[in-house]
Amino acid sequence: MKPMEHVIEIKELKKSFGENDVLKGIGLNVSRGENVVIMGRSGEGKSVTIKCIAGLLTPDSGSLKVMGDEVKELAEDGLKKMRRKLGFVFQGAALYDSMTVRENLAFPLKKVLKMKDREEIERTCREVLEAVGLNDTLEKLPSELSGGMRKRVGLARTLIVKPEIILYDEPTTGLDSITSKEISNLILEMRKKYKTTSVIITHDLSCAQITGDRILILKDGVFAAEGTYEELENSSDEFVRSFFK
Ligand SMILES: Nc1ncnc2c1ncn2[C@@H]1O[C@H](COP(=O)(O)OP(=O)(O)OP(=O)(O)O)[C@@H](O)[C@H]1O
Repeated sequence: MKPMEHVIEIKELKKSFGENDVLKGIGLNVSRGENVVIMGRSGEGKSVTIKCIAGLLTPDSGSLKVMGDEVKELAEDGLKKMRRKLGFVFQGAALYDSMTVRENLAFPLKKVLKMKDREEIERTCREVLEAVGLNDTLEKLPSELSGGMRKRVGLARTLIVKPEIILYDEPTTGLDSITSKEISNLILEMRKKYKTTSVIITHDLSCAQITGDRILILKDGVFAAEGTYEELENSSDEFVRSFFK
């Protein structure tokens, strides 16, 4: 494997909704194993960017390659294969409320990986729960868990199918600062353990600092700044610095 292989390559990507030009030609390369954080004011198009990467939105023009494949050229089958390599962690952990933690975790195993063996399913559920630091919650319903625990289960459910790329949309929103730091550290640990590449949208400075190898700031439809947390925090551009106060 080439050390600097780009698992995501975006060039001149544009996306509008009617008159609303949201992405005006963004470019981004993400290397295998890298954690890239996207920041920006509300409504700048951060979610639109990762939805394009995930193939949930179709860009109007430009190039978007995931694992070397130009997404717009993929037929239904290729798109399905690509989506299996991608995982999402959405804002509200998006668990099925009427299902226990075990059922929530078993669901993608059965549906996506077509796993049938009950013992293998049980073992895999237990392994991934242990990886996110949650033992003894298999029988619980999401409503019986704290917000931080639900986020962990949400992460476990994404990790269970072993995606190569994980897209996080505000993984720490709504958590107190200690729990938020725990989740950010967990994102780092999971990269080590599962060797994932991540794109993380966050407004949370500690999350950006802990998880981001590189941070990009989306402004007026393009990436206006890029660098490490420390570089951007000390930027000569006042707008860029204003994110880090
Ligand atoms: N499916 C859609 N149809 C029409 N407009 C959309 C759609 N999705 C997003 N938009 C518009 O695109 C713009 C960017 O939205 P997006 O959700 O990407 O912002 P964001 O940067 O993620 O904001 P936030 O930080 O508040 O989550 C907004 O003006 C939004 O109204």
